[in-house]
Amino acid sequence: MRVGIIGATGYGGAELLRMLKNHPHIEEVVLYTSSKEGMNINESYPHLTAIYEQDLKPIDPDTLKNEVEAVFLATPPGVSAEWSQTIVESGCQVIDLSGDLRLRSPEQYKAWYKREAAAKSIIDQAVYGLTEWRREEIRAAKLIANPGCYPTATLLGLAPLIQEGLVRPDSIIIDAKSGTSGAGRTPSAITHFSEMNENFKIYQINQHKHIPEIEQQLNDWNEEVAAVTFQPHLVPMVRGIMATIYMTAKKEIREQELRELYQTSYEKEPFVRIRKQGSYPATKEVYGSNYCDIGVTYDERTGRITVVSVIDNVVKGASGQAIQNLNVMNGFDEEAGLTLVPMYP
Ligand SMILES: NC(=O)C1=CN([C@@H]2O[C@H](COP(=O)(O)OP(=O)(O)OC[C@H]3O[C@@H](n4cnc5c(N)ncnc54)[C@H](OP(=O)(O)O)[C@@H]3O)[C@@H](O)[C@H]2O)C=CC1
Ligand SMILES: CC(=O)N[C@@H](CCC(=O)OP(=O)(O)O)C(=O)O
Repeated sequence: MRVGIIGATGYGGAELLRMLKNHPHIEEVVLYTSSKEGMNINESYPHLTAIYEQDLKPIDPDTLKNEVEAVFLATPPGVSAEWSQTIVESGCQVIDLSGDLRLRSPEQYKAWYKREAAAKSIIDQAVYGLTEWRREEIRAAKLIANPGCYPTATLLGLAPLIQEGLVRPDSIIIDAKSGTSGAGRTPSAITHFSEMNENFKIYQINQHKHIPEIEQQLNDWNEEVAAVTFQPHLVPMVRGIMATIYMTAKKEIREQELRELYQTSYEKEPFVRIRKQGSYPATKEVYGSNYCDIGVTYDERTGRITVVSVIDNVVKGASGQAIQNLNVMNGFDEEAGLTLVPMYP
């Protein structure tokens, strides 16, 4: 299969290139750019020297449709709203890593993203690509709205409890921490070294655009769930997300039962690992891999459940999940290109 990447010079693009190199069904990767036409990818990423030697091409849907069968859009908000309709109509599969097509309501998109939404016709075609829970829809899809990094960690961590209705729906608090690569490659005053090193910041309190994305999926699973509290933090590390999720159980539950629920829910999933009693995951334990590791516990004193869910934001939170979705859409082995052992230490 030949695939294209729009936004190859960004972090999501670089991760796609790393994983597609070892993908057994990918013959060619074509790279597209909005600003660096003719530049060799090595000029942007010297670590790819001799691995990828391609020059970046301009984005032109008329030539693109003859060059590739699927396209990853690893681009900022607004880009897929502009391009995905035309590319899908030309017969290519599209996997959009941005948030443009994740929210079903254009009004919600406008309210949270502070910009115009994509056309409703294209939003309606997009399947939310949370692979473990939407596999059947993804199999038939031509257009995927790949989940955000925080929602991926949060939703995988909450799915069994919410689907079974075991927690008080108004009690969910998601305390999320991310490394700085989540903010992309362009430096900013918030993420540059002097600001972030030896620092720990909360940001976009009660305003983060992943709040409606999380609520939308939780509500699909259980309509009792309406609003959640979600607060993101920046940690002085490059990769990794930890979502620590607190909620009140509807009734007393044994910790053993909780763990069995998670183990049963994810027993067939190659990329979700449930920790044994007393073990809680750390971000380094999934570093560079497509795993989501989850730990769960119940505090009899407070009646609250705590879930700890970790991913690598650029892999399971973006490019890894995007390739997992490509695999499902094309009937490939779901693990193709993704059998990456976490890098440790
Ligand atoms: N980083 C992460 O952990 C995650 C990122 N995402 C999402 O994935 C997308 C990509 O993220 P990331 O790779 O980190 O971002 P980066 O900022 O690192 O890269 C984005 C790339 O998009 C391209 N681009 C910029 N403007 C345009 C435009 N107008 N038209 C077409 N291409 C454009 C640029 O390449 P060029 O100039 O060559 O065109 C740039 O290299 C974003 O929507 C992000 O929110 C989702 C989950 C996690
Ligand atoms: C650390 C950091 O800045 N993270 C990004 C989330 C990355 C992501 O998933 O963004 P999209 O929803 O646009 O795809 C943020 O908080 O905006």
